[in-house]
Amino acid sequence: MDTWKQSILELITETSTNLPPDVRRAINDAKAKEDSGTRAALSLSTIAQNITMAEDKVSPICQDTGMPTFEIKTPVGVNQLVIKKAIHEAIVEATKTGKLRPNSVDSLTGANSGDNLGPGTPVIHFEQWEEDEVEIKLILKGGGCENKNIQYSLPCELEGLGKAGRDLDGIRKCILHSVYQAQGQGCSAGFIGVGIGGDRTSGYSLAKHQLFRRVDDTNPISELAELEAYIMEKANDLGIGTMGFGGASTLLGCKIGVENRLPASFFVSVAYNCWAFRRQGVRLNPETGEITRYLYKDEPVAMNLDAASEQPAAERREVVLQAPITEEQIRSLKVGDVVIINGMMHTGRDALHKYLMDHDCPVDLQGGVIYHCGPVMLKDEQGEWHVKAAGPTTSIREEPYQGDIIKKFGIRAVIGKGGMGAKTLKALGEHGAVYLNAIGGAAQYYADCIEKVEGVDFMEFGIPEAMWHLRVNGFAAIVTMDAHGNSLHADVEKSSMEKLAQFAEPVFK
Ligand SMILES: O=C(O)C[C@H](O)C(=O)O
Ligand code: SF4
Repeated sequence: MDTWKQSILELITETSTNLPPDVRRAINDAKAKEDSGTRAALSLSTIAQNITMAEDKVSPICQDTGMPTFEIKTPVGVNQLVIKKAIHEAIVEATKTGKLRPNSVDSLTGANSGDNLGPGTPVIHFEQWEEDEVEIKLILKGGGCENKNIQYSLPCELEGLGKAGRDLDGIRKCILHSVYQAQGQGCSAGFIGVGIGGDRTSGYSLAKHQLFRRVDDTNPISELAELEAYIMEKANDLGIGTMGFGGASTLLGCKIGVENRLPASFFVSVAYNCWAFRRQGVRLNPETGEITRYLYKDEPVAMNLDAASEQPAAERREVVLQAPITEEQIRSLKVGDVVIINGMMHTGRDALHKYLMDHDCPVDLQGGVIYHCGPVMLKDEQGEWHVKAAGPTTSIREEPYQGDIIKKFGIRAVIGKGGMGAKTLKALGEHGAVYLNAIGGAAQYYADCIEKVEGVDFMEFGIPEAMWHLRVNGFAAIVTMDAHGNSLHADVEKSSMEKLAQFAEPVFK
């Protein structure tokens, strides 16, 4: 294999499967802050376990391997076309071997290109520089946290915080609000990159670019260093916590950059990255394409797998359910219960939910379990499918459909992450169903519970959107919306809004 391709394939594999030390340290610190036995501590234990499993198996940390985005610097005279071709070839290879999920979808037809290539995919930015080596940085940022990016145009009025003006204090309010509005849906605890200024496009680029800074660096601009420290402290007071379950750690990093703006515009752009903060970089020999060193790999950091925090709290119930599940079993569940599922579950996300609204389902879903999940799958030589990564996707996208689908097909449990809204909550009560929150990003942890792929329908929707029929054993999730009208998500949203409102007074004059 061509050395350029080989090196880039190694970079992609490393990025997708092995979190860098600075990110690991931030997650370990978050875990140390949570009280043992809480939902947050339990989730962080699962996350830590998942990170370790991904590294050991050289498999994706999260099934959503994101939009591959490369930032490349080359000495004058280096042929950028050679690098671009090698990137394309390496992307195809990484997809074939299950290090990347096929993630490039035609926006008009919905067709998945199958190899992660297509108009606009991958994203590659080239720049020239004075140094002798080539530098390639890569970020794999998934769709769920990308959906939580937000751009503010100052001055504006912010829920809970009031007026945000064109000054440092207005910026402060926007950033706090951005963390609030993400709730747990971008797989908190997260990292944010903030861009102050620019135009709508360059502001977002600047924000995303901040994510290439090391988690533990210090901003060279003193006002921004101060603002970063302030945000880190106060955002964690919002109490949103890991996966939005409540807790002490909501934000793991905040990096702010600034650029000039037009007199008429004042944008604050925020790029939200989940805990599965997959970014890596390499330096390469410009003649041979060989990697000379890694950029985010100092001292290796082992995840804290301390099992103490996994002890269930005395008041927490653990309930084992065998699918198909009865209405009586479901109605006995309450928010906070841990449910262990055995038997069949069926994946379904955006394309399937839309389809099922006015079509029949190829399998019987009475008493069944729907899993909002777009897995990474590989077929072996015998034609059998194997799950390579299978964590939950953000459920709120199915809100327009879910209640109707539950009733139409007799579904008893919906598994996903980030919670759902009032319409689904009402349907859970009326029909007798629950919403179970799995730990977002824990794709190896859940893949391990899947004993067999029993079949698949709707392959025409592409691998992530197809309906996979999975036999599971010991699949653990937390009841966060029950059949009695309770929603942990609604509670956390309400309490975090009350906390946000405490930061309305000016801080930076
Ligand atoms: O597409 C996915 O598998 C998950 C997505 O990144 C999400 O967070 O919802
Ligand atoms: S599922 Fe969560 S961890 Fe994975 S890409 Fe989406 S937001 Fe990130």
